[in-house]
Amino acid sequence: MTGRFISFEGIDGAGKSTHIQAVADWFRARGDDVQLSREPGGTPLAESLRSLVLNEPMGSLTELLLMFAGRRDHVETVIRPALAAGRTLLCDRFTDASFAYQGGGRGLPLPVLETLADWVQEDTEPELTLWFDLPSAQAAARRAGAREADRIEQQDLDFFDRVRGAYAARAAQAPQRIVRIDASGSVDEVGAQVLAVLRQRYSS
Ligand SMILES: Nc1ncnc2c1ncn2[C@@H]1O[C@H](COP(=O)(O)OP(=O)(O)O)[C@@H](O)[C@H]1O
Ligand SMILES: Cc1cn([C@H]2C[C@H](O)[C@@H](COP(=O)(O)OP(=O)(O)O)O2)c(=O)[nH]c1=O
Repeated sequence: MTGRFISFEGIDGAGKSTHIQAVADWFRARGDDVQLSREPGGTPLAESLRSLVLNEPMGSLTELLLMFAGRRDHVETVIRPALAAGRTLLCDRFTDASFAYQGGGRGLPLPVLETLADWVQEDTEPELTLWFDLPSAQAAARRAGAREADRIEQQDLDFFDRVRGAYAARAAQAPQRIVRIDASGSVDEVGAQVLAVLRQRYSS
């Protein structure tokens, strides 16, 4: 039995967390056994690494390695068992975020990222990635009204422009898997786009 692995991506404040619950409800209504997870995090070890990486000063390569260390534990102990049990696993961020933030934002070399991704994920890959795309200034305005900025969210608009550009490049390389959602409209407008993608992919 093989489940479904779906990831949610976008710059901070784009609206991923707002829409993930509605996606869970949609799959539950179809009878799926839905499990939610997130990165960085998703296991006790990876949640410990998350709190370090979001709060402690560190270099870019250290940040990258901690993201992938947590991901390895998450893939082995949560994602693969969930898929083997036939569940629908919805994950708030996965490897595309490393390409976007550590590759695009921090400027780390893509071949290093490719090698780490191959090692850490092996054949575990989302079948669908919903990419919530939004101009950096609009995302910053949404974040400012919502929460205290963590270490990564404190980066400037240029950083988030690079992150956004790297997501666009990933989407161009994997157009079947990564679907762009225009996240600039109202919550209802964005939600309607998300449901349209789900219906198109999964309604028989
Ligand atoms: N379409 C939208 N229009 C206006 N505000 C939004 C929209 N979507 C989300 N928000 C608000 O923006 C903030 C960031 O949304 P969130 O879902 O936490 O983003 P992310 O998980 O992508 O960082 C929250 O306060 C949320 O209520
Ligand atoms: C998974 C991942 C996340 N990140 C960053 C993106 C976010 O700024 C941060 C935390 O992600 P997230 O959980 O989406 O933040 P929040 O709970 O505040 O919405 O980690 C990376 O830089 N690389 C990665 O590989």
